Amino acid sequence: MATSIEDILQRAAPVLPVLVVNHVDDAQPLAEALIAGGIRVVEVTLRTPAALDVIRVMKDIPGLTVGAGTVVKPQQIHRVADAGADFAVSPGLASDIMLAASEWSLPLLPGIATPTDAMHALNFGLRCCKFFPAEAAGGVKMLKALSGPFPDFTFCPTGGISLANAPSYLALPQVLCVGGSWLVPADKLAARDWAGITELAKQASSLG
Ligand SMILES: O=C(O)C(=O)C[C@H](O)[C@H](O)COP(=O)(O)O
Repeated sequence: MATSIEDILQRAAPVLPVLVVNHVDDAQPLAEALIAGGIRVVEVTLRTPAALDVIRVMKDIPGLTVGAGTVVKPQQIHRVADAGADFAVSPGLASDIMLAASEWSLPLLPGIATPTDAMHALNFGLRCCKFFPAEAAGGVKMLKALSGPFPDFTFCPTGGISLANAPSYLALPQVLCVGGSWLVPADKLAARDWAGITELAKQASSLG
């Protein structure tokens, strides 16, 4: 799916769930539980051996846009593109990953946390980034400060975001959506508590 990362984040709004899935058998029911709660875009982190298979299952679910998260090496770009990911998310900003994503025409959401990072992103023509780790890197105050020198940047703040603090980020015009793992807690996923996950997704979706 060749579309811009801005379009993908706008589709995700208000919340992009960050998923850590250990069992490929959970991919379909988890996606369905999230869709029932109003979620349209997910980020499957490459933190588990099952992640690429989870992406392969989820990308065939109608109405769901699937990203690959925790991309930390350039070689992972072709693996996630091969698995059918619609976009890739990286916790930081690395030239080799940005080049690989551009070679594979894969929309990329790189993480930035400082003005220097924003300048590197600009050099690559990128103006839409993850703000990571949002809370630890200065939260809403830092995002507002970054928007002074970089007024046309847009963000998906991620890292320490919860139902409680999400509204303060979503109120900023430069925030397209927020990301977070709180919608799919490890204990609810382990218990295959699909109804509980739908409930958390509904609460998150209603932030928009
Ligand atoms: O794995 C990645 O690609 C990351 O960059 C980090 C994740 O987005 C955050 O770890 C999610 O943060 P929490 O919502 O606080 O759990």
